[in-house]
Amino acid sequence: MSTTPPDPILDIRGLEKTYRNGPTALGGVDLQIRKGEIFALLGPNGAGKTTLIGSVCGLVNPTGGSIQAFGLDIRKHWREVRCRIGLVPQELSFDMFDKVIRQVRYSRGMFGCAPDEARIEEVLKALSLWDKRDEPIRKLSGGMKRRVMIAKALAHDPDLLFLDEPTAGVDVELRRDMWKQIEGLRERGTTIILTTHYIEEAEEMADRVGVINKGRILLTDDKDAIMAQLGRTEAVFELAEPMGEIPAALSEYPVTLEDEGRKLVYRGGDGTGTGKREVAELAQDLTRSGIAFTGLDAHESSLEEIFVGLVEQGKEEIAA
Ligand SMILES: Nc1ncnc2c1ncn2[C@@H]1O[C@H](COP(=O)(O)OP(=O)(O)OP(=O)(O)O)[C@@H](O)[C@H]1O
Repeated sequence: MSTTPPDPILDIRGLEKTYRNGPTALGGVDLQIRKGEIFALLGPNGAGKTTLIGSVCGLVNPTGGSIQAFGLDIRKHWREVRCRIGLVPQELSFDMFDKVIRQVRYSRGMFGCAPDEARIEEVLKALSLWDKRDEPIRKLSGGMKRRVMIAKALAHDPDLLFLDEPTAGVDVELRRDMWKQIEGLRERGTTIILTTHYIEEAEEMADRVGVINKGRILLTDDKDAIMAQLGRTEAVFELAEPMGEIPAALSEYPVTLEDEGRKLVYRGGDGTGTGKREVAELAQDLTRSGIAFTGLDAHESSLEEIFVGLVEQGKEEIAA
């Protein structure tokens, strides 16, 4: 399952990175990102997400493969490419004693861009930091500090923005607020690649999702397509009396008997609500057929289950 966007803004082919005296962090990654999308890269600890981002942002030196951004080879055209890319790293990194506005201005200069007070004002206002512009960073709350990190990454108006774990360790309210900020960036045309451990984040925000594990991309696809293909409904009916076999009246349903006939399990649907409807019909048919049940537990498989399933499947393939 993979979708290759036409004319990608970022085109990564066969990317490899083996750290000196270290592991193979990337084992041949192919990834294409389309202009204007939010792409979520999901993977467990040590999967290679930060190494992948670092390779595009010039912080990691790949040992193989190629990267083109905006149609340019990043090694040959580093200066041109660099000023069009922004990165919000995982770790907070700035001079805590400096004022917000000075750090954001400084960051713009780091990318070789001429001073532009109007742009700095725009960024600070968009991130609700304008009132805090003269505060020393150390006085800000954790959430505000993270916003300053985003402001720094946006000061030079990048076309492609990387957010490495943008909401790691922040509370739910702040996470939702960050999602809004990120959505606002997309509306202004910025292409966004974010890494996350939070499946909910990918589910909420991303247009496409990629799953990476052990330096290999296991899957990339439209989020909705993944949900439609794999987002199944599972419903377990606890039967009042164990059943020997599935009655003919129910033969049309994707059901099986488990736990020595004590449970009737439905697994079906396509993530678009059909599963829930069918479970409701099944419940009615059970009642009509005089089959009593004492409990019903139904849920739709989330991206989280799909993700865990893929990682587990990958482990088995590697072991085989
Ligand atoms: N500078 C380095 N030197 C040696 N090994 C490294 C270095 N940086 C990362 N690694 C290793 O490379 C692998 C991939 O790490 P990476 O940080 O890219 O993963 P990640 O998916 O970002 O993980 P996390 O979600 O924990 O940040 C890991 O095994 C890690 O220990």
